[in-house]
Amino acid sequence: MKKVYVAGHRGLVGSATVRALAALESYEIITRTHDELDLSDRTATREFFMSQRPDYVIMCAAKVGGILANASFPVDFLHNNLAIQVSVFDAAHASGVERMIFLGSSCIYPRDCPQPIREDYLLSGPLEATNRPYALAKIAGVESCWSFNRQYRTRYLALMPTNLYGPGDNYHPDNSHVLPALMRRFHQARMNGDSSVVVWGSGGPQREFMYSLDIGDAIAFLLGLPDSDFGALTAPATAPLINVGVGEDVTIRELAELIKTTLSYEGDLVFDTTKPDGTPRKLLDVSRLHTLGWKAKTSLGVGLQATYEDFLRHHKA
Ligand SMILES: NC(=O)C1=CN([C@@H]2O[C@H](COP(=O)(O)OP(=O)(O)OC[C@H]3O[C@@H](n4cnc5c(N)ncnc54)[C@H](OP(=O)(O)O)[C@@H]3O)[C@@H](O)[C@H]2O)C=CC1
Ligand SMILES: C[C@H]1O[C@H](OP(=O)(O)OP(=O)(O)OC[C@H]2O[C@@H](n3cnc4c(=O)[nH]c(N)nc43)[C@H](O)[C@@H]2O)[C@@H](O)[C@@H](O)C1=O
Repeated sequence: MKKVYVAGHRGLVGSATVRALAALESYEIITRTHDELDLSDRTATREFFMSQRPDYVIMCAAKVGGILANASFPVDFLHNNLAIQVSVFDAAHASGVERMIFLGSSCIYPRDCPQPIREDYLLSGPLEATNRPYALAKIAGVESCWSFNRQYRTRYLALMPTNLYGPGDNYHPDNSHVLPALMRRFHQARMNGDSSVVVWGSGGPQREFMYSLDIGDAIAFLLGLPDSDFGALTAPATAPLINVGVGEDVTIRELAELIKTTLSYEGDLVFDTTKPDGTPRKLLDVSRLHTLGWKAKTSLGVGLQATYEDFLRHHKA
């Protein structure tokens, strides 16, 4: 039985990954909370890896946030992520980890990429300003996977997921991503009987949303690939990069309308154009993943309903 360390197991992606792997009953899963192990502490991280000797690592621990958090705390998004990554890559290599899956993000691609975005568009143009520090840290993570694979023949794979949402998301009013932020705002407006809800930006940007349990499933699928397939994805000759998305997107206005309907809210939308729009569009080309045999299962409508039910269980008004 392979021993898998899921870093960041209490987060949106980490919790979905543990759920997907546990259901398979073929892995021994190990976890540590942030309090138990600060992954930016290089010595402590190395000691943990050397004592636990995981076979596989899923790297879901990161400093994560929405457009405003990224713009407000650029040092945290750059330095925390770089520090965590250096520790984990160093410790994984030192302890002989067989396979690692590193989580990047679709924001690593140039701001004005052709759509849908293929893996080989990486570094083909300038980045979006609101999340450049975070994107650069994540690009360094991709480069770390590739460099270790070239220099040490490791098998480190970098996943580039689209925007994610689901049970246990961060619902902070300012620092979260758009979907949980709007879910909370529409919920509060309905509870308070407010006549309108503020949506940041113009409503025009397009985003692709994937349900977190689907990304957990995709990670379990990729981790379970036979050696020959996982080895091909991480072969030193090419960047070990794979997009994970659903293949279709919506405008922020359409998303807001969908949340409004899901929550049975009857007021108006008001667009606050003093807030940034960010990247105009970032639809991922997921043909590589489809060719391997994996597709997302959950529609946005179904995922929104399930997420709202989870929100109601955990956030009593
Ligand atoms: N959410 C999204 O829309 C997307 C996410 N991703 C990527 O997926 C990955 C997971 O994101 P997501 O699950 O949403 O993020 P979350 O913020 O939900 O989870 C991140 C987890 O990492 C932990 N963590 C952060 N810093 C440290 C540290 N120094 N030491 C130990 N643990 C730490 C956090 O613990 P604590 O809270 O206690 O600090 C938290 O449990 C990230 O790499 C992110 O970039 C990619 C695309 C989209
Ligand atoms: C996952 C991804 O997440 C971030 O990028 P982003 O996709 O731009 O993320 P976002 O979810 O915060 O915003 C999406 C769109 O939605 C609009 N919007 C409307 N109303 C609210 C609102 O209330 N909150 C937020 N956050 N956005 C809102 C907002 O103005 C923007 O046009 C990255 O920094 C990067 O780190 C990253 O990888």
